[in-house]
Amino acid sequence: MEPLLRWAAELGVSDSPLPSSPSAAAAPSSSSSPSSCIGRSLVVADFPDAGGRGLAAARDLRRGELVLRVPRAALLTSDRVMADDPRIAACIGAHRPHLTSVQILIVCLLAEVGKGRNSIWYPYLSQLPSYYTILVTFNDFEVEALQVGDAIWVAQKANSSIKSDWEDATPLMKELEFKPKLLMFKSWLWAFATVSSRTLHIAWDEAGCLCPVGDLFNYAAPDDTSSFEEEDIAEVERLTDGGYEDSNAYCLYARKKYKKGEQVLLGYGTYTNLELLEHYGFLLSDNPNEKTFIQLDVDICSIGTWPIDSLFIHPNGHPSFALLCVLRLWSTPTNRRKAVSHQIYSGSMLSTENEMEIMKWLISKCKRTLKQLPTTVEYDEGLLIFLHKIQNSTNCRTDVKQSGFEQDFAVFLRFHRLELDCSDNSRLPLHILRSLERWELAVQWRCNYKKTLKKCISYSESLAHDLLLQLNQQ
Ligand SMILES: C[S@@+](CC[C@H](N)C(=O)[O-])C[C@H]1O[C@@H](n2cnc3c(N)ncnc32)[C@H](O)[C@@H]1O
Repeated sequence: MEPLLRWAAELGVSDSPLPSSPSAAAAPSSSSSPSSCIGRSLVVADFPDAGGRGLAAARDLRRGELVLRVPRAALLTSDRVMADDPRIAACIGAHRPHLTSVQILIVCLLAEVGKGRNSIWYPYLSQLPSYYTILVTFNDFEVEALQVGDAIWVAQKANSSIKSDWEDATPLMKELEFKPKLLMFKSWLWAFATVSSRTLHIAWDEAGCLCPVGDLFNYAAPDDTSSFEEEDIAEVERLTDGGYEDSNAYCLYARKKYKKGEQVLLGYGTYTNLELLEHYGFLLSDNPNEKTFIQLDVDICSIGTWPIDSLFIHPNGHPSFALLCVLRLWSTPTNRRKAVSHQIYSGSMLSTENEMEIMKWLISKCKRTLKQLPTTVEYDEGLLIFLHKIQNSTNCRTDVKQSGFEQDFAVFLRFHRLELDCSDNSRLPLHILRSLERWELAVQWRCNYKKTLKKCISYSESLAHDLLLQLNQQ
């Protein structure tokens, strides 16, 4: 990590609260030579339960404070790679009409990787993760483990789209005389995952930019601003996490107060867990932006003007406003729909009977959906404990035997063409450990999905009960 931080300091990356020049960028204890670009506001630290490697506050930070400035010279963008290398620019220029900006950035990234130590980005590239867990890296077994049709479809669609992107870009990469290893789909997948999970937005390139050091911030779901204290709001200079500014630099800000040592987090956006998994390779057990979708018949979806992605269940089990409205309208006789539409659109309940019917429908829909899935929440929770344990196990065979998940594990090993006995008393091979990590993510996702449906059942049952009491009192 030190070579990266030194290299970045030389390029003017700085966490100094004061305006900086490349020569001023140094750790607090260092002499005049810039040994690190951070140390004043941020330090690199490990957060095993919240993203692994990340950035911690080096001192107490105020909300809205500038915590990192990355000048344009340090950003890895397609235009920068092409400006530095006319041969790459010429080849890409000829293929540009057939390629997306993301494909071009991937080719530029792989071209730099191919230069090895001769790449000016070498200190940055050598610190990038060697593997990722985004959805397109999931094999068939791991995709199946998602269990829910919609999620499986998202994974399969992402996979076929990345394959065709790679095929389309291969003639260009051959023209650039990439080494055979860099021409492989595996390399494309790695570069795609790097771009997907690490780029920051810039106005002049849809693919975004790779931002050395700035891409060490881990993610927290954007907060509800109402939770901030009033004096905080008064002293706010910035409400955003950051962006590319007129000063020709990417500037990143603290979006809340941080105590020294606390992890400083960015809000990448409001993502559901499936989207987080697709683009970033992780999910949050407590994601306020989670949306749980249930299969709705066409006659329900097509009623009214609500977009299909607004028809979901919140993490607390409550149906979304639009889903509730749609169900109220759908359960009203066709000849009465027009008459009640103003009530529907304002979000009012139509009648106790109508609301009861909706709750009963939700209960039965969620119960049927849960029944159709191959495993229960309780089973998944047990499997998660097992998967966690087995990844850290030094005695696999015994741990598998005692777990009650021998069968699941046998199917998993068979998929990988491994014998159960091969996992004797040593640790499992690396590719198996990585597959277990992705399997665990898939089980986590489906388990959260089922938990939300169960919450929806409880919520609807309790509401139906209250409505019945109301009816009886009338
Ligand atoms: C921009 S990078 C952040 C730095 C990264 N941890 C590293 O070591 O380079 C984004 C990646 O960090 C991980 N990550 C970020 N926030 C996370 C979180 N809250 N929980 C788990 N993983 C997270 C994911 O792997 C994600 O794709």
